[in-house]
Amino acid sequence: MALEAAHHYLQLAVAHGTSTQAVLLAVLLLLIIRLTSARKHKQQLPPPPSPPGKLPIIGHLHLIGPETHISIRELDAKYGSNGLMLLRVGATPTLFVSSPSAAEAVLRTHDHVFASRPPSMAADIIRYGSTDIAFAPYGEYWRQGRKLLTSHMLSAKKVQTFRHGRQEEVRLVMDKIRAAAATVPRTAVDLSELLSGYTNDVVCRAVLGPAHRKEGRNRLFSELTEINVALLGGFNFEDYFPRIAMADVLLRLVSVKAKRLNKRWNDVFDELIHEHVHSGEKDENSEDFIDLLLSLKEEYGLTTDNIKAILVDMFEAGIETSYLTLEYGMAELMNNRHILTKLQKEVRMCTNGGKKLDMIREEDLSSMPYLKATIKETLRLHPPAPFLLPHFSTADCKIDGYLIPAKTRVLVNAWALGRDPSFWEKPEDFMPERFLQEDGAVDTQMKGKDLRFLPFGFGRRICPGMNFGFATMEVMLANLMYHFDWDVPNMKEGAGVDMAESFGLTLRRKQKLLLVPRIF
Ligand code: HEM
Repeated sequence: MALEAAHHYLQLAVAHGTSTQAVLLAVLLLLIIRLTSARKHKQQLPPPPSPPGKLPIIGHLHLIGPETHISIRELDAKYGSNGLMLLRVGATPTLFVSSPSAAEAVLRTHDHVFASRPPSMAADIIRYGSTDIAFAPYGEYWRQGRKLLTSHMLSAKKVQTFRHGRQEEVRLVMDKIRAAAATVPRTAVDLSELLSGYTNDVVCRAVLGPAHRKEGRNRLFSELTEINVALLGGFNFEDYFPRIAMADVLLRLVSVKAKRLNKRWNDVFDELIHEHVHSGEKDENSEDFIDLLLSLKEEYGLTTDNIKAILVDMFEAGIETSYLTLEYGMAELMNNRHILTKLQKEVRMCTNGGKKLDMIREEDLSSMPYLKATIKETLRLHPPAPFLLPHFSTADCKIDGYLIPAKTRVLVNAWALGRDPSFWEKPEDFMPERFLQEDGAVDTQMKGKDLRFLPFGFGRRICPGMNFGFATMEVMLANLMYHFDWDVPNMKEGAGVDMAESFGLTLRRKQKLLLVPRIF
């Protein structure tokens, strides 16, 4: 009522040419009423529920166990409401999202409010002021960078142009496994090392071209990426206790580590950019990511530092995710031999008039829906980023009658969504069939439209590297199935591969995957 009266008075004042002071008074009145009513509205809405037992300084931190994805699922079952739960982790309010309807609210209905990333000092140093894509705050810079990725670097067409390189990398791994399989007595291969080396080399080749092995560059990038993940994936004190950290020596420690790491990335990027600037013209199909970024630099208004930041993303987002999925996939297949056999049968149907092929190529994969379903089932049970990347709200937002204030960190528990018994039949079982339609084709709806299956996230921040990731994983898994039979070394009756996990920014297996290959 008061608001309407103030509006009315303002209209009258303007219509009747009332004095400037009177108009100003009316505007002031309007502002005061608006502010008080906004505050009242805010006060009326409660925050999402939280568990009891919040302590001074650390908040709810003591309630979160080392396997964060599991403890959050348990806390949500007890204290959450429709998959929404607010924890205070140190000084930082963190909204945990654990149901498809809550994920829908955050990633679809109010996506524009939650599409930013929380500020992070380590990311700022390693990613040139967070001018990459993955950690860039929501805004025009991110929008342009994202367009560059989806239209040029990671488009389906560009990913296709890398297929010969991928094929070459698969062949090298197959040769190593074949050599190990030929030894007497048969010995185990370290599949973890082979698969992480493979995904590393596929990304290195895409970033810097076929000279990616020169002077051990591929190994250097593997080492640098590993340190990046450790620095950003661990518990970063300054993200949760900014005030304490500011005044503390800890901040300096993280900063020194991050700066040292940034210098190493910077030196190698300088060298590579110099080489690319001075190399001759290339045709569209043989351009690597550095060529592409240099050619689009002006169109997209990028600095050399922005280019380096985007390249860091390619290594960090592209290598570990595909490697972990391949490794978990193989481990699940070893523990579910009937699925391994079914998959081998599908892949081994591919012959040249009954004669075995020397390799499965990407063109052959279209006839392998079970292979694709196996990878999806692996991603359901073992999403490499169990909480996606952190989202961050840029305005107050109302969900389910709760108020989520601006500057809230938001973590979506994709791991829990993929195992929720209300939405999945026998959720703990490894059953690729659930991703097949009745006609046997793979269910494409599951790629992200369905908010119980979110290994790539959803909405504005959905992973732009999906095509690249699937292309990397499918051709490798097909060849592992085509050429070899597999055994677990020294396996006792009824035992299988150990699936224990360790939690960080990504979810890894604790043990290396050692398997004994037999040539088929
Ligand atoms: C199995 C493979 C992969 C999985 C499971 C995966 C998963 C994810 C997830 C969960 C996110 C965060 C989504 C969110 O914040 O809501 C993400 C973001 C991202 N991914 Fe992937 N990813 C994969 C492969 C790749 C590859 C191969 C690349 C590039 C070569 C890539 C590049 C990126 C980038 C740049 C972002 C940031 C997007 C943004 O913030 O706008 N990813 N990915």
